[in-house]
Amino acid sequence: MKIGLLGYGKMGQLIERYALKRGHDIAWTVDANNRANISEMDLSSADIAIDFSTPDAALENISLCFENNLPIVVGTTGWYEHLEEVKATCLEADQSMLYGSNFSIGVNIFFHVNRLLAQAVSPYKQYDAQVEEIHHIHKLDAPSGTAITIAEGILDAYDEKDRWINRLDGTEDEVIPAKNELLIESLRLEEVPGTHTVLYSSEVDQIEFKHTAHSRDGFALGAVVAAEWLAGRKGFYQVTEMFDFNK
Ligand SMILES: NC(=O)C1=CN([C@@H]2O[C@H](COP(=O)(O)OP(=O)(O)OC[C@H]3O[C@@H](n4cnc5c(N)ncnc54)[C@H](OP(=O)(O)O)[C@@H]3O)[C@@H](O)[C@H]2O)C=CC1
Ligand SMILES: O=C(O)C1=N[C@H](C(=O)O)C[C@H](O)C1
Repeated sequence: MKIGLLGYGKMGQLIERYALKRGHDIAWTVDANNRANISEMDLSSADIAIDFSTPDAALENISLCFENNLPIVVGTTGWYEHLEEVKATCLEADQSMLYGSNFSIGVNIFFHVNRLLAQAVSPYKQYDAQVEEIHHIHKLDAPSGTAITIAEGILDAYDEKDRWINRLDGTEDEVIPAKNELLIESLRLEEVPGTHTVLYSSEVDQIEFKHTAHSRDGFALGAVVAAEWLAGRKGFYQVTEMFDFNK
């Protein structure tokens, strides 16, 4: 396939490496420097686009791909409040899009087991649930998209909780979750690629369920596999739909 890269930072450049390794070509790359000239570029030289840019840029890039009949895989996080409108536009315009907060196999297994664990623990009200995420200091969004997906899996198992709230370490605001809220604690530390932990704490013990990314390679390989999966499909998909254990 010929792949267009929207966002050519840490992830875009690693995705290029994995795409070439798997026999694909890179048709073009877009970053903040050449974004202004995008209308002069021949986007149709790509079969598919992969977006790892910024939350604002991702929304523009998605629209651009829909206008140009270009299927798009979106790994960028931080834009999910617009998810329903993006999905509606995609389906109305008969376009193809796959998005995911995390493309690594390990985290997708984690998402699956997280839901099972939450169902097992939720009847036992002595356990207080919490999500923690740690990422590098360059990250623009908090909480991480992955932490939001994890929180959604937990909230589905708790009748009495209906939303998450975020506490970003180092900020002044005191955030104390109400009974209907699930706390996501965010920490920004050096160059950490991404660590997510679910904690269930009682007076007598604590259950910890944790995923640690050692590098960004799993995300990058997963994004290329997602592009291969989306090619030839029409419609709006989440990365979770690629995995058999979710069927
Ligand atoms: N779903 C997943 O598995 C993963 C998701 N992510 C998400 O991917 C996103 C990118 O992460 P990362 O690569 O680490 O970030 P970087 O900051 O390293 O890269 C972002 C890139 O986007 C470019 N950019 C900025 N504005 C635009 C624009 N208008 N159009 C196109 N490109 C633009 C930047 O250009 P310039 O450098 O010139 O400013 C840069 O090349 C984040 O939202 C992150 O949360 C990250 C890892 C895994
Ligand atoms: O910004 C990052 O680096 C990452 N972002 C994604 C997220 O917000 O969950 C995925 C991964 O954890 C790395």
